[in-house]
Amino acid sequence: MEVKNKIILALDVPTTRKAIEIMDNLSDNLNTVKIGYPLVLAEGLESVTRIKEEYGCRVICDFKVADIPATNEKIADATFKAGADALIVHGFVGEDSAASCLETATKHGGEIFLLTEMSHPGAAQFLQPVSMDIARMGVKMGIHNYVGPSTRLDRLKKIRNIIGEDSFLISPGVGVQGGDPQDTLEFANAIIVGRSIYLDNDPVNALNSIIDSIEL
Ligand SMILES: O=C1C[C@H](C(=O)O)N([C@@H]2O[C@H](COP(=O)(O)O)[C@@H](O)[C@H]2O)C(=O)N1
Repeated sequence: MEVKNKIILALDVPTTRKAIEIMDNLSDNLNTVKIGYPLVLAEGLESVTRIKEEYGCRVICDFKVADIPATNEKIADATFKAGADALIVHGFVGEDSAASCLETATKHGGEIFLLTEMSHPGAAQFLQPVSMDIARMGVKMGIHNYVGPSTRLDRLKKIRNIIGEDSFLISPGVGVQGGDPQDTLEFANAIIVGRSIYLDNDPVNALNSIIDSIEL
C-alpha cells in the first residue's frame, strides 16, 4: 500500500457530510483514510462506499474486529462488500479469529491490519504483556500489515524488529496523543492522524504543516 505523504487521515467525524467537507479540502494531499465506528455507527457502511466513490482513495476500516471466527467472517464480509480496502483486526482474540478476517479479506481482494499494541495509557494494562506475541503470531500467519503505537517508540521499534522491514506498519497516536510524526516514521511506513487535522481551524494548513515536518 503506497500512502501519499505517509499520512492516513482518521475520519472520526459524526457525519458523511463533515467527512466530505474535510476531504474536499485535503484530498489533493491524501490517498488513504481510516474510517471507524464514529462515522459508520452514525451513518452506516454507506459512508465508506461514498468516500471511496467520491475521492477514489483507499479506505481502511478501523473496526478492531475481536469476535469469534464465524462472526468475524460476517463483519469482514460486510466491510469489504461496502468497498473497504483494508480492515483493522485485534490480535488478542487469537489466531483463529484473526485468520477468519484474513481469509475473508483475501476472498474480497482486500487486506487486514493486525493491531498489536494500542497507543493509549490503558494499553499497558493487558495488551502490552501480549503485544509482541501478537506480532509474532501475525508473522507466523503471513500477515503483511500491522498497527503499532506512535506514543511508545520503544515498543514500536520492538514490533518493527519482530515483523521485519518488509512488513507494512502504520502508527496512530501522532499529535493529540503525543506521538511525533518524524520520530514515528523511523519505524512506521505511515502515520495515522485524526484530531490534529480535522479539529484544526485550518485543516489544510494543519496537514501541510505535518507534511513539511516529515522527510518523505
Ligand atoms: O492504538 C490505537 C489504535 C487505533 C487505530 O488506529 O487502530 N487508534 C485510532 O487512531 C485514530 C487516532 O486519532 P487521533 O488521536 O489522531 O485523533 C483514532 O481513530 C483511534 O481510534 C489509536 O489512536 N490508537
